[in-house]
Parts: sequence; structure tokens; C-alpha cells
Amino acid sequence: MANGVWDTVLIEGLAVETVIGVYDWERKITQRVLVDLEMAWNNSIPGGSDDVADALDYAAVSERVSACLKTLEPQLLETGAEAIANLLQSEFGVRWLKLTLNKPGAVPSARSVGVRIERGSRT
Ligand SMILES: Nc1nc2c(c(=O)[nH]1)N=C([C@H](O)[C@@H](O)CO)CN2
Repeated sequence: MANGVWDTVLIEGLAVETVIGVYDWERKITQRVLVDLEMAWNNSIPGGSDDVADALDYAAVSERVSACLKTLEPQLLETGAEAIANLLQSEFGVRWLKLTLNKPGAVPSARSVGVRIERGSRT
């Protein structure tokens, strides 16, 4: 555990309206995807400096994640999840993340359906 980063930055329930789905009718409409993110970050540094430049800026991440899903218009939630994980690692330097994409309403008899992935390492 020594030298590992166990702090995280959270985004919960980020709502994104985008074209998503495998069926023809789904390619003609937008649907709501809910994004939940937990991202490893050493929060002791911004906690000491009080400078957002040292923080993982959840506002910037939210904007980028939303733009990614809107541009990608994926068929599968899995495709969207992989794209988000890749951009968080390459553009924001996030070393570990847990990401959940929910598509409420996709299965009317379920409260929600979705996928969850975990990428990277905290050590
Ligand atoms: N594992 C997945 N299963 C399904 C997905 C998906 O993205 N990942 N998508 C669909 C359809 O688009 C569905 O949401 C339409 O109701 C079906 N299964």
C-alpha cells in the first residue's frame, strides 16, 4: 500500500444526451446516459496548495466526457466506456479509474441497465 494513491475524485450522475444503441430506431433519437466516475488522484497536493491547477478538475473532466459521448455516438455502452477510460488516462493522467455507464429506460422492467469497468493501477 505504501506509495499508492488512495484518494479519489468523483463524478456522479453526469447526464449526457447522445445517440447510442444497436438498433435502427436508436440511431434516429438521442437517449440519456448517466456517467459515474471514481478517479485516483493525490488530493493532498491541491489540499496543500489550494490551487485547482494541482487538482483533477472535475468540471473539465465532466465537459470532456460529455463531448466524447456526444461525438462518438456509440452503439454499445462498452464502446463509450473504453473511449472515456482512454481519454482520462491519456489527456488527464488518471492512473486508475472505475467507470459506470447507465442507460435508464433501455429495459423498461429494470430500474436501469449499464456497464462498469475498472482500468489502470493505483500503485
Ligand atoms: N452489454 C450491452 N448490451 C446491450 C447494449 C449495450 O450497449 N451493452 N445495448 C443494447 C441496445 O442498444 C438496448 O439498449 C436497446 O434497448 C442491447 N444490449
